Amino acid sequence: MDSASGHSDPLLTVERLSVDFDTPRGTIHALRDIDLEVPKGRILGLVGESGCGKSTLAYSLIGLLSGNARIAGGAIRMTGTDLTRATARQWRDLRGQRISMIFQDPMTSLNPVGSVGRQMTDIQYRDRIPASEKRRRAVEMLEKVQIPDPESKLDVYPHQLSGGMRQRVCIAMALLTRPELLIADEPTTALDATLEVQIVRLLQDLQREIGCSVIFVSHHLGTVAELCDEVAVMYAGEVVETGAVRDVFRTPAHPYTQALFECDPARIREATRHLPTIPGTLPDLRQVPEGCCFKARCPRAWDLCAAKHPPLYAAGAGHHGRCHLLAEAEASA
Ligand SMILES: Nc1ncnc2c1ncn2[C@@H]1O[C@H](COP(=O)(O)OP(=O)(O)OP(=O)(O)O)[C@@H](O)[C@H]1O
Repeated sequence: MDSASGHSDPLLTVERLSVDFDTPRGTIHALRDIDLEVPKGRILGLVGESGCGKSTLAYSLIGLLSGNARIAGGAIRMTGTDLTRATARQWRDLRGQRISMIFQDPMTSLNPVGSVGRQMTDIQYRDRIPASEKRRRAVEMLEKVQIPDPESKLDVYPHQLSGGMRQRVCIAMALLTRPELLIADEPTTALDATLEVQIVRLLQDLQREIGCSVIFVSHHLGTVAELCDEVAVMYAGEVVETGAVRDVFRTPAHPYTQALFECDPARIREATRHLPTIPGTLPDLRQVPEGCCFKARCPRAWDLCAAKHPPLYAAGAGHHGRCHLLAEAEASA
């Protein structure tokens, strides 16, 4: 397999994963032959335009794909187990215990009619410890996510909290079971810029403390540059570039990544809420084009790009790009 991160000891390895969605208007090939390594104890950013498959990949890794989704091929390996073959029962054991997720909208994971304390103790149902100890752990975790007066917050309901506080509760719940992998799917999109910075810092601190791996899905290049160690750039259901954040941001290898950065007015540092648009549109994923899927929008495309689908070529140590230009560069080096 093409190494996606260059790390020898990944927590989770995605091998040639393909996911289809069956719809009345045809089959959408949303993910095609995804190869990715999630390094142990590090933060991997997943970036790309809306519709490129970030959420589909994230949901595949926690077994929460929608009913019309089908894993069309490949494997997701985590310590010897292929998660694509996990039974509903195995998923129940994995979820919340080894793999947790925080969503864009905190209300996706919070029960509106349950108090914060109730939800935070319920999530510890596997632990054979007294209820008082579960409450103590909940308070400790609320303290960690910097919720003021945590003891009193156990009795409140989600609607009594602000958006930022709700997301902190979700982070606290997701980390309460000390998972090995935390998937954060655009967790700051619904928050204003100041809160976004606070939440990102918090995630960074907690990740260091707990030592879990994190997959951080984001539209926001600046946040990824600040928070993540590694990055995978997705386009039209494929991973088109992977590597250490410093390498990919300094010397993007794929014309799509270059275009993303070029039309980002913030150019890494300043806060932007959404990726600016690149001329053209994503291809129709019901009829995936031959050759390179970015060719119609690529200023550097030539004949080969229409004829041959590019594999992931090395662009440097632990840095890969799915572009024929890299093979040309290699050949002339
Ligand atoms: N349940 C579904 N049924 C049919 N098609 C779907 C479904 N979920 C996603 N898709 C399609 O799969 C493709 C990938 O979507 P996905 O939501 O994973 O992209 P994304 O990069 O996460 O986008 P965003 O940033 O807007 O969340 C898109 O073409 C989308 O329309």
